[in-house]
Amino acid sequence: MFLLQKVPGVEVVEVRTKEELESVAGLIIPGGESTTMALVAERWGLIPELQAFAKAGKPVWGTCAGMIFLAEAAEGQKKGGQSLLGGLDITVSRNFFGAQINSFETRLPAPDCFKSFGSTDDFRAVFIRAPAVLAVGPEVEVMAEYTLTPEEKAEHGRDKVIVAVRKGVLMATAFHPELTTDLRWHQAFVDMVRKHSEQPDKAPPPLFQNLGRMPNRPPDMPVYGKEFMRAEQM
Ligand SMILES: NC(=O)CC[C@H](N)C(=O)O
Repeated sequence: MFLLQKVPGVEVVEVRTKEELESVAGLIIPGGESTTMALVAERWGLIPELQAFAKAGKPVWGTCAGMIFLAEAAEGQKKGGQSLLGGLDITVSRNFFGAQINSFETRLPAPDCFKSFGSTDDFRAVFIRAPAVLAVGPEVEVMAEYTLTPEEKAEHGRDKVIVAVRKGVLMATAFHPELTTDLRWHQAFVDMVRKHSEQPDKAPPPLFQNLGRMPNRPPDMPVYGKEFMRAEQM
């Protein structure tokens, strides 16, 4: 969000009410804690409004807890379950990578659509008590996958999990692109907003037109120290 705020032509609004939701052409549901987010959205009567938002063809990007919120099904929910917005035909495991202490970062291959942004370099993926996608429905585009370490393979009995997906107006990432200065994920979302906008005057322009190409990007801040990096994957 803070990166988007700096982009000319992109107006960033914090959405807490129905009126604020109606005023935007696209919505980012950030990370945090999906159970709490669901409770707050329920208390404010926003669940049906949020569901209607995506149904109306307005793009939504969920990161981490936001990804869980958009999923049709979630494993590892708290007792009593939690409301999900749903809409995205995926099954997620809520804390697939473990507790907060198991947070980590790594580099992952860029999805094909990044080619048009001038760089297919790997991207830096920061996972904070992150979920993973265990299964996707037909027509869900897999944008990024993570190869498990030998220990994780032994624990989960699988080689890979999906960590970024897109279908129609919905995109979800298990990691946090807002913590790096790699704007390609933001670009992918802004492109979706432009493509699907019913309010063309509010659709933001392409980022790279305003910010220059990837080589000019500002340096990244460290998020996790070496002890948190998946050494075999860096
Ligand atoms: N960084 C995050 O958003 C963590 C999400 C957390 N796993 C949850 O259940 O909500």
